[in-house]
Parts: sequence; structure tokens; C-alpha cells
Amino acid sequence: MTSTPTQDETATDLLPAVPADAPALAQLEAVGVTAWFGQRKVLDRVSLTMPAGGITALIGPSGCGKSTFLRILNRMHELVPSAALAGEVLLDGEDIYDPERRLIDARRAIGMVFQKPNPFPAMSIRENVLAGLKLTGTKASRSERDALVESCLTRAGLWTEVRDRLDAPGGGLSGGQQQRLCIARSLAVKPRVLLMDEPCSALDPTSTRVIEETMVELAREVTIVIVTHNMQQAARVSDTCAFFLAAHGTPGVIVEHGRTDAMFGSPQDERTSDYVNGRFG
Ligand SMILES: Nc1ncnc2c1ncn2[C@@H]1O[C@H](COP(=O)(O)OP(=O)(O)OP(=O)(O)O)[C@@H](O)[C@H]1O
Repeated sequence: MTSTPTQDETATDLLPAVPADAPALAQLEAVGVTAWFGQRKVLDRVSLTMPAGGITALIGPSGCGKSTFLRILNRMHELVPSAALAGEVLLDGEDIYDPERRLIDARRAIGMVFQKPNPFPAMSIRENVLAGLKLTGTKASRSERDALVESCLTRAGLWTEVRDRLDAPGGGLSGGQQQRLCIARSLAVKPRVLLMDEPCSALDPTSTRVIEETMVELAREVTIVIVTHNMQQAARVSDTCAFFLAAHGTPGVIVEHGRTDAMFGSPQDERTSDYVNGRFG
């Protein structure tokens, strides 16, 4: 006798499996983060907990410091020569800026997907997924690499579209596919957190929706922090939200943060209400 799966069983079966060796979900916490470019302070004592296995959206008008804050979360801020920083960023309680810790460990644990899809255009789709392994010096056999390529492309929602052309150049994919390839590349080094800086702003609505679905599925295995200007996107995908503001040339601060449904449904601060309802920004 065959049994008909329930709707829930069917939905779960359709989701790509979380790999058995996936690292445990991690919480990211910024504590009193202040940032400067030269003499100019652009963030002032920003503290925020980004819960494990959740999607946190950073919202706010242009120039309030969202991207700077995101780049601080994986030590990219320090790549700018004039940049300085105070405060702590804790990954499961350990400061990623601790001088004892290696920069590469922070970048591997906390991956980044950028606004503009940036696959290596001449490299094949397969090589793009595996590129991070080379950078981090990770050794893997041919069969392990094949399994990793399939697993990462599946979890990034791209496998069925590219399985027959893994040796074609990554640059030949559509913009939305390239962005999912970049997500697959980030996943290959088994990050614990994925930072996404306006990952859909260069994409059409259909590709945007696919990336959003991918994000929601990935949150089962990796903590996600996303910068977005799209309030509907923040409301659709995120569990928690932080509203940044830099009023009249002052450094950026978090005006309000909390559960996304509360931030959109019953914001405590009038400025949050004005922003999420499109009255400025
Ligand atoms: N490399 C840099 N050198 C000097 N100043 C910078 C640099 N990057 C950003 N800034 C300044 O820091 C402030 C915060 O910029 P940031 O890009 O973090 O804001 P944002 O909220 O992400 O803006 P947007 O939504 O437009 O991307 C801005 O005043 C910006 O001009």
C-alpha cells in the first residue's frame, strides 16, 4: 500500500538537505561598534544581535552606514586605508578582531555576497564554486569536489539549471544565475554567517524572488544578514530588522531594532514608522 505524503512532508522533501557536516548555527553580535573614515565618524556605538539561523535585515536611507556596518562584520572595513574601528564583533561569543585570530578564519566563517554578481567570468561554473577552496588551501578529492559542487549549487537553487553545463564559463549565466553562483561559491567554504549587500538590486523581479526563496531556505543552515533598500523584501524575508539613520551629517546609529513584523506593524519610533511607510529615504 502506498501512502500519500501530507502537504508538510512534500514541502520538506522538496527542500535541499542541510549537509550532515554543516557547522552549527552561529549568532553574530556587534557591541558598541564605532567606525571612521579618516577623521569622519560614520557609525556611533552600534550594538546589534543577529540571531543564529535567522535573517536580519539592515534598513535605512542612503549613507547611514549600513554597508560599512556589514563590512565590519567580516573585517572588510579594514581594507580601506583611512578606515578605523572601535568595538567588538562576536561570533558565538568570540571576537573576530581578537589579534590572536587569523583574518582568513573570520572571512571564511563570515562570507559576503555583493550587490553586483561577481563570478570569475572566464572560470567554469564548477571552478567558480570551488574557487574558495583554493583561496583557503582546503584539500579535497575529485569525488569530494563533485559532491560539493552539486550540494552548493543545489542549496543555492541553481543545480537543475546548470547541471548539464558545469564546464561552461560562469560569465555566460544570466544576472540572477550569476548571483546564485556567487551564493554557491560562498557556501563551499562552509560559512557560519552569510552577509548580503543589496544582493537583488541589480536583478529583475523574477530573479529577485528566486534569490529570496534561496535565502529563506539557507537560513536553516547559516545565519544571514542582508542590507536592502526594498522594504517589501525586508518584510518578506527577514525575521529581525534594524533601522539605521544618520541625521544631518551625524554618524549612523540604530534607531530601532526588533522583530520584523513588529518593526513594520507597530514601530515604536516615529522615524521608523515614517521610513518603513515610505515617507522619507
Ligand atoms: N571608502 C570610503 N571612504 C570614505 N568615506 C566612505 C567610504 N565608504 C563609505 N563612506 C562614507 O561613509 C558613510 C556611510 O556609507 P555606507 O556606504 O556605509 O552607507 P549606506 O547606508 O550603506 O549607503 P547606501 O544605502 O547608499 O549604500 C557615507 O557618508 C559614505 O560617504
